Amino acid sequence: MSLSATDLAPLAAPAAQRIALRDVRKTFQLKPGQSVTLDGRSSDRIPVLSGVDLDIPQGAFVTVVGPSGSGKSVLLDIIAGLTEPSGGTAAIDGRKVARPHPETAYVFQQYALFPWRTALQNIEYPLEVRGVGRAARRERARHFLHLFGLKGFEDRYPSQLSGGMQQRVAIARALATDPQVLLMDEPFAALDAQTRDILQSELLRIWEQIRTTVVFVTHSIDEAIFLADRIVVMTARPAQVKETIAVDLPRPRDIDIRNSDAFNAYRVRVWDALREEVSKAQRDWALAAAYNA
Ligand SMILES: Nc1ncnc2c1ncn2[C@@H]1O[C@H](COP(=O)(O)OP(=O)(O)OP(=O)(O)O)[C@@H](O)[C@H]1O
Repeated sequence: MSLSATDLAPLAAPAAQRIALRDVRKTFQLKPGQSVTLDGRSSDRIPVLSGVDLDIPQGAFVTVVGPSGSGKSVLLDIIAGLTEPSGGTAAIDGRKVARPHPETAYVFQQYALFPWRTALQNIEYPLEVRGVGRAARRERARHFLHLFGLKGFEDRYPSQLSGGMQQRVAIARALATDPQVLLMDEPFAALDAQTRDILQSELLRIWEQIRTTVVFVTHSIDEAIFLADRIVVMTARPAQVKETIAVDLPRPRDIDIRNSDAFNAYRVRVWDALREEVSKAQRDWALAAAYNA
């Protein structure tokens, strides 16, 4: 599928944005009666982030990996303005994030589509909210639907689409608003391996043309390497950035790049950074059990 620059013309002039996190901390106060055991002591507070510093330049594709429960989703929520940090600041374009921003789009693991709207109407929705006229929003929605290979599925409802198709609609909906920042929280985790591979390639193909800033959380080391300009490795909870690894693989990337020696070297490097943190998080399972009880 070929695209011209005008096909992907932004709705507004792009700003020189970047994401800056400074000493971002987050501690949750548990509900009355709930407690966790931390370092052998009972506590009604759970520290999740303990001073995250991170700079993400405009147009970068950053993936975030870290042990389960290390606060990756909480970090995205803070960048999205959905959760307030307990300390430190998150800023986009030098402006502190205080609430959800219309220029930031979020794609979740579960597709979060409106079941009563068709695929096309789902993609149209955020444009409708922004006051884009009916004809213009329909055209733009159709364009993004086609971009994700869903021509002919315009009038299908989410329940009539496979998981992979639903996630294509969700990403198309996010990108149709021309977001300055796209946050993706394990968007392909619920998909089968083949669909996941295809969607990674589709996402890259489209991102390479629009170059919006992406922060993508994943549990898959291969996915993290394949997509990223740089990989942020988080420590076990309470999390900080352990290491940032620049991925110097050529673009555009083909799925076969995973068989290369260079790719394998990144696999080893990322796992080296993660291994100790995963072990620490596993020792923390007692906490999870106590917390979930
Ligand atoms: N609203 C909340 N109240 C209390 N604790 C919370 C809240 N939201 C998240 N947490 C806790 O914060 C910790 C980090 O959660 P988060 O979902 O960000 O981890 P994660 O790294 O995304 O995990 P996973 O990789 O398993 O998805 C977890 O222990 C979770 O239980």
